[in-house]
Amino acid sequence: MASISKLSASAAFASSATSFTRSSQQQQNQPMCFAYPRKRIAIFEKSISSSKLSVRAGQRIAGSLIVRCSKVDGNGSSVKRTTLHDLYEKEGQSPWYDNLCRPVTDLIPLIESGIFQKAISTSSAYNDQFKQLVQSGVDIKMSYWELVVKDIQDACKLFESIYDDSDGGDGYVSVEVSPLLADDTETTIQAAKLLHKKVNRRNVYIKIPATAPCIPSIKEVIANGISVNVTLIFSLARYEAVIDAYLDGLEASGLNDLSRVTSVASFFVSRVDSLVDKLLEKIGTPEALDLRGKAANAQAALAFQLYQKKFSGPRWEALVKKGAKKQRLLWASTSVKNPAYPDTLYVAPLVGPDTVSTMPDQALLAFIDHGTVARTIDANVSEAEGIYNALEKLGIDWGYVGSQLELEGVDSFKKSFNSLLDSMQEKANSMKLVNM
Ligand SMILES: O=C[C@H](O)COP(=O)(O)O
Repeated sequence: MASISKLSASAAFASSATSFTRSSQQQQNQPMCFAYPRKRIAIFEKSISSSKLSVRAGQRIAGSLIVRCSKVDGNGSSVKRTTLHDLYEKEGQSPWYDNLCRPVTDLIPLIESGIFQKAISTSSAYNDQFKQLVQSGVDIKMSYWELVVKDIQDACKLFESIYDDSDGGDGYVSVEVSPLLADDTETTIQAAKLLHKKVNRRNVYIKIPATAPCIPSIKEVIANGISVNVTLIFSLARYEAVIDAYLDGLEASGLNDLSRVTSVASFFVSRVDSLVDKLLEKIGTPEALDLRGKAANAQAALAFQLYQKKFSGPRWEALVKKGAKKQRLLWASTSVKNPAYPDTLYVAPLVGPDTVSTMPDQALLAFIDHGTVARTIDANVSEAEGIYNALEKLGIDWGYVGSQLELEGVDSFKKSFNSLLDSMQEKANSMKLVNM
């Protein structure tokens, strides 16, 4: 059996998601979001290596922060509101900012004001801790974990009041098990447990990919009372399996109070269009070309229908009696990849209650600037069904789309992770030379 330290060293970190709330009795809170995605690992890598490392396509390590900002100041006067406030207050959707940094306190302006400010530190934030670790003989993988766990714990602390104010509804920080374990059910379970134990915070989400081998892991981890952010969901079929794993896990948990075991299901959006558009261009008929840019949101709208169906009825009601909370749908991959499309394409049409919208800088700025807030996710379900079916009729195989995107997603996670470890090794080597 792998030792705990070996296992945790090999189970890579991934990301962190948090949600916040300011706890002032005089102020009402509103969420606004942060996440901890693709750029995060690049920032991490840049800081570690202090050489010029660019963000590589597909590089990401996700997670998120949700921030509640005040609606009124202490005197009751209005402070500047953004569309993000409306999103949360009027439509019940939590916006998350898809980025994270060290020190996490750089995020405070965003939390406090709800206004996006460029305040992310990218310089040498990790150097001191990393140097200490290297000098005390800690190996690279374990050093990585130490750095990551510190970020997660710091962010958890920052977001703790949101977690408390929302009665455990928001204020989470996510950290992902190693992407290298995506095809290993049992090791993923062990890694998730170890990670949960190491972070040791109430408001941490352990991220687990929705690969077929990890579906049983999700059930088992939930059954152990650990909250999970299920990531890399690209298809309706897999999404249903994810919901079932959550329900199975809750039922198997043996807990009398299920209210502290929560989950989000991270459903990826824009990447679906990136792939389906290519397939449609190959088909090339006017009908096919006309469907470009429509697949992702159509599938997402149907995912929301599935969510509503699965979280209702006798099975769900029995769990509700024990305090169970719905596994919220989280829209991931919301930045527009095709510049010809509107820059809020994967945010504005996906607004709905009890959901989360993660937004990286581009989507966040666009949505604050000119986003519109209205319940759109189920405004036209029959149109979404029509698009989904029309695509299938044209030869788009939704099974292929889901599995191909999953393959690419897991692969890019692995590459990012290995690349980061290489950078850390280089940095460690240079430090040792300097120290000799
Ligand atoms: O959480 C995941 C990210 O939102 C993925 O975004 P991306 O498809 O733009 O890399």
